[in-house]
Amino acid sequence: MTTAPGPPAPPLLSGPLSAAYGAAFLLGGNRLGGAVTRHYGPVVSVPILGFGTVVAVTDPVLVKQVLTEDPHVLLGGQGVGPAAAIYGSGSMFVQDEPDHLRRRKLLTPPLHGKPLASYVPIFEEATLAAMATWPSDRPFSMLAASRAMTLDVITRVIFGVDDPDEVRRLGHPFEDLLDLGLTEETTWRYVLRGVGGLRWWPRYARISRELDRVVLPAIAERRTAPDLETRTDMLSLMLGARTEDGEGLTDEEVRDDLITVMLAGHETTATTLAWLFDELLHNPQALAEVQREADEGGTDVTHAIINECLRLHAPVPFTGRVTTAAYELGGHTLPAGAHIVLYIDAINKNPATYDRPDEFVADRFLHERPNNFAWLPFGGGIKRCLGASFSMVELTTVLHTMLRNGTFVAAGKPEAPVRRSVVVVPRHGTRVRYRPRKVAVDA
Ligand code: HEM
Repeated sequence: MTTAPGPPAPPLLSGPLSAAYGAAFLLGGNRLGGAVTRHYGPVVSVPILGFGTVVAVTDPVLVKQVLTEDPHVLLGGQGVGPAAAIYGSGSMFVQDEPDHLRRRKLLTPPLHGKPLASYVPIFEEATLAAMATWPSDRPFSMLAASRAMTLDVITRVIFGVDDPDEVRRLGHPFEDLLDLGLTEETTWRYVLRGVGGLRWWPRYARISRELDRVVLPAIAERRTAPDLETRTDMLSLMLGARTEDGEGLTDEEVRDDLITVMLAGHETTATTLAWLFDELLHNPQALAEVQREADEGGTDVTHAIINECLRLHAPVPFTGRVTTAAYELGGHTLPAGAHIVLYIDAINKNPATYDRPDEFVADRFLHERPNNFAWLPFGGGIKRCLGASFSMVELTTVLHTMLRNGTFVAAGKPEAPVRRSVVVVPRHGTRVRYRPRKVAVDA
């Protein structure tokens, strides 16, 4: 067994080099990461300031090994540890076992099955309400429009409210927190956490207080609502959820899970919608086929196109796991405490897996389901995105509603990706022109 290959890291220079490699990644983003993994092979070790040994993995066989490993051997919560800076250390996302799984089980039902089906009218209403505010025949940013819309959707779904003022009041502090999470300040503060980067952070403390002021009374009020048992919003379902031992979630756990779902589900879906429009408005045939499904029914083509878009433009370019002891991977021995990075962007574009890996191929997934270890926009294993089905239903419904009620044309060239903190978005936000669509009414 050997240590994994990677850029030079002599012990005497490890401090400055780890800072330089971290800065290079922040500036060079996925393009640089992709080049490094192609150069050194499927397991690459790089020291990064604030993280220690980071080992990037791109080969599907090794991805499978990592994702199906015992969660006590490879820690998922610690692997996505940086998220704690914004999600808070009480979020299920950054917990390890057994706490993570207990919380995950309670959060699963509200995001699947009947509750998910009951959210579809909300997705439609929110889309139509948003469209009514868009300028006709003037370019605007689909990313900005989608963000406002997906915030509206997730706030309505979580709290079960539809009064616009109430939706705004409840959604506002979450939006502030997300905006903060998308700044580079958050990345730097996490890197500098060892010297107090996260301890004194007035802006975070202010937003957190505001969140508590809005969310904790909403939880307390809902607990005593006479119709709690029959309500289908996510908050009510979370309050009613019980483990096999009959245990429920505390108010603080509910608060933390609400933050997790709001933040995990809002920006990622908005970004995907913007990328979808970027691809569709530059691929007339694909657009015509999705339009046909929007008008006549069916989802096969739309789902295939969303899957391909998520492959090419995964909003979250990586996720991670942390080794608890020396760990063997791909013929190399990783030290305890190593951060294994599943390099989603490089895995999704691995030329050994995909023909024309950097091209949008609309029918790539039309007759073949994506492979769980070679298509990773939602991560995988015991931490696979809990909102994957939710976002597929939301994206399909929103896209079809938009195409049924509007015509869209590109107001710019195909977009280049740019990283905003942990999310990769279209550089100019996907500029589009929109016109309300006049649908022929039967005589
Ligand atoms: C296109 C949209 C989305 C993408 C690309 C995405 C991506 C991801 C990724 C990469 C992870 C980490 C998985 C891992 O480490 O293996 C994750 C976790 C998670 N996502 Fe999503 N997500 C999306 C939408 C949503 C939505 C809509 C929700 C909720 C409504 C949601 C809730 C969650 C939760 C709760 C987790 C934590 C799961 C756990 O730790 O067990 N996500 N997501």
